[in-house]
Amino acid sequence: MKQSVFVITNMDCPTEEALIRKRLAALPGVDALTFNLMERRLTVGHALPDERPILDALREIGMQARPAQQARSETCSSCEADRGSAVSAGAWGLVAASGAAAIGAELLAWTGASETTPAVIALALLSIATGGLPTLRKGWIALRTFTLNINFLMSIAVIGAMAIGEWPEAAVVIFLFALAERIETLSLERARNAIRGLMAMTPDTASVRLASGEWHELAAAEVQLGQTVRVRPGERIPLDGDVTAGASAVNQAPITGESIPVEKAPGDAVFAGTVNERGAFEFRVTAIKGDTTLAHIIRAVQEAQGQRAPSQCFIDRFARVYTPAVVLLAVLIAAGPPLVFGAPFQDWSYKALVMLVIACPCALVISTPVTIVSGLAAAARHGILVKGGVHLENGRLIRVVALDKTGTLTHGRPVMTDVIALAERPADGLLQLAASVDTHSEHPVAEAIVAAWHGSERRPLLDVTAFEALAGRGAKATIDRGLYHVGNHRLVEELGLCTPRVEAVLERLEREGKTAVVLASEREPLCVLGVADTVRGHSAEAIRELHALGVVSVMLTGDNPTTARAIADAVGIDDARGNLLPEDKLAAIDDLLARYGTVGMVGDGINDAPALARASIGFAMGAAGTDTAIETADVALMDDDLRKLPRFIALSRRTAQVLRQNITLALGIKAVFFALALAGQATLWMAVFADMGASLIVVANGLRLLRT
Ligand SMILES: Nc1ncnc2c1ncn2[C@@H]1O[C@H](COP(=O)(O)OP(=O)(O)OP(=O)(O)O)[C@@H](O)[C@H]1O
Ligand SMILES: [Zn+2]
Repeated sequence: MKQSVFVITNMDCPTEEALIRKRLAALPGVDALTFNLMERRLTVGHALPDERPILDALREIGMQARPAQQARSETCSSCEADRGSAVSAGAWGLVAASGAAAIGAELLAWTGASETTPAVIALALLSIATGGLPTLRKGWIALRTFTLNINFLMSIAVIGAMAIGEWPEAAVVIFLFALAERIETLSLERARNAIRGLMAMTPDTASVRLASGEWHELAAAEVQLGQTVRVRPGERIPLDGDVTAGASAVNQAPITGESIPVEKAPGDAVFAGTVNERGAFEFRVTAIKGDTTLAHIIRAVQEAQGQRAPSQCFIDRFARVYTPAVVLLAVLIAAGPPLVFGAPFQDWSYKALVMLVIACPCALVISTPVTIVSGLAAAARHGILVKGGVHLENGRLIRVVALDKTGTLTHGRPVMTDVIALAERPADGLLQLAASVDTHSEHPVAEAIVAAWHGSERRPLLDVTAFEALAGRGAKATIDRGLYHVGNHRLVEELGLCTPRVEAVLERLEREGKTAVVLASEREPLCVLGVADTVRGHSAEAIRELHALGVVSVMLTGDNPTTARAIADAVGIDDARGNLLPEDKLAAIDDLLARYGTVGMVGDGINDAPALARASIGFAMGAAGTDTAIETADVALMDDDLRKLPRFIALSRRTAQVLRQNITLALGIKAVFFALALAGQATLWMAVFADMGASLIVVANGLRLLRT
């Protein structure tokens, strides 16, 4: 089974998708087809020896296809799709000529000449020749492949109009259709550019230090991991890396959507595509071209576009029934009244033609992808990476958000504040014991204890054996043949070592919003250690914004309930649940799912992966630089600003609103013209106008999201 990717420059519309599906389905060896209309890409899964037969089949149905070269490794794979896609001056010229001839024919007919005089017919034919040949050709292909599509309907309408002697009408129809198609191409182009704009080109070259110590300008693609790159003021950063020398402020908007410059000093991470504002610095490369955070984002956005959102599937199914039904209806209208009642054949044929034009579901079908892509692009611009149209569509349903405490609402970098000895031993020695046990743990509390022991200079730790982390509780280890535990209240209770004294101390610290843990030997508790984390600056505002949107907030934490409540009060959270083991967090999500239906869960994406996966939509915070978070979450917030969460929900609601407006508009306009056509009040060119007008309105409406 092989995968071949093709770039098809004239594949814009779902019309072409249907045509291609039909043709390739008939090709033996072809298995799976994945369309990305916005990128004009087709991925074919097949068992053929080469791509020849596929290319031939595509050419046969008038598709200009060529194989895409290793699309995945390119930073801007969509760029190659555009060459020659914008509407050329020549194409505009032809449309203008077609328009002039059509209007000439109408005027001539209107000023008294019969609609079938040679001059009118000549002008109409000229108009059709300049504006209509592509449509007629596509209509012919559709007929040959038995595909009902807009081109087929238009061709029938035009040929039908000529057959019943409505020459000027035929010309105007073809001209309007050609004009609208060009405009539609331009609109889609704008949606495409929006995505590309966010891919803000990374520089092609990088200034790299050679072994000799000299600086040399190398192609960015040739730079290896671990090499040192220099960035001057005002330059874009070519690759991801860690700053090794110098300092500067970097505008990270292309990644995080936040344009306030971020200070960078040695040890800090920098990202490809971001802009170095002031100073010069050097960094060690941590991701090669094609593997940078920006490249991951671009890939994720492209894949998101390729997936079908639920409303799109619905519309596709709808169109599959709707178009044939209308064609059947048109046939009945053309043939029925004249045959049954002897009504004038010409009148009813005309009505049927109008019906056929109205039948095109193009507006309906095109509106969804444009809207979704605009929404995805708008989100990405704000540093919100949405991993599929589904999540953008479903975000509006979120009624409750579960938030992790440590690292999400707080900075997750706690500092030790208290050591309270319970045994007759020097506090310093007790801290050394606790730090020795915790030195093998990666828990933030453990890191705070170890950091407190070391202080400003490194101090010796005791030899530790048999270290073991105890999930949701703490850790244990053997030191000098004694077994020591460091952990929370639950742990000391389970060990049977808790005392009223311990509880009193724990309670006092917890009420201050601190996390308190106990160091215990095999026989007794030795000391209580207090650790304080700080609340993130934007947390309270983000919670306020969520509540303003009518979304309930729930905090889930493994920390004790008193501390949880203290932090929850500081940020304004309604419901704080403490003492949760990882499996309790999953149960809490299930409970919320049962009560509210759609649940969002925010975490750092690494420790909380199971809960994030269980929630309807999982949000990973601070995703820049952590590929796992970008890959696993449904929505990745590129920095630590929790306000991106209400922003996402608001954007999702606006997207849903636009989708609804578009479907109503498209169907409404059709309905009106259907009624007019039946009443004999709608002319052919009005029908074309209505159809393409509807398409243009919904596309423009969808593009509006880009400005939010
Ligand atoms: N290595 C450790 N050293 C000391 N205490 C620990 C250690 N690991 C866990 N604990 C204690 O157990 C508690 C629960 O830990 P757990 O990892 O389940 O939650 P958490 O990560 O602290 O909180 P959150 O759920 O908000 O992220 C911690 O709050 C801490 O008091
Ligand atoms: Zn107790």
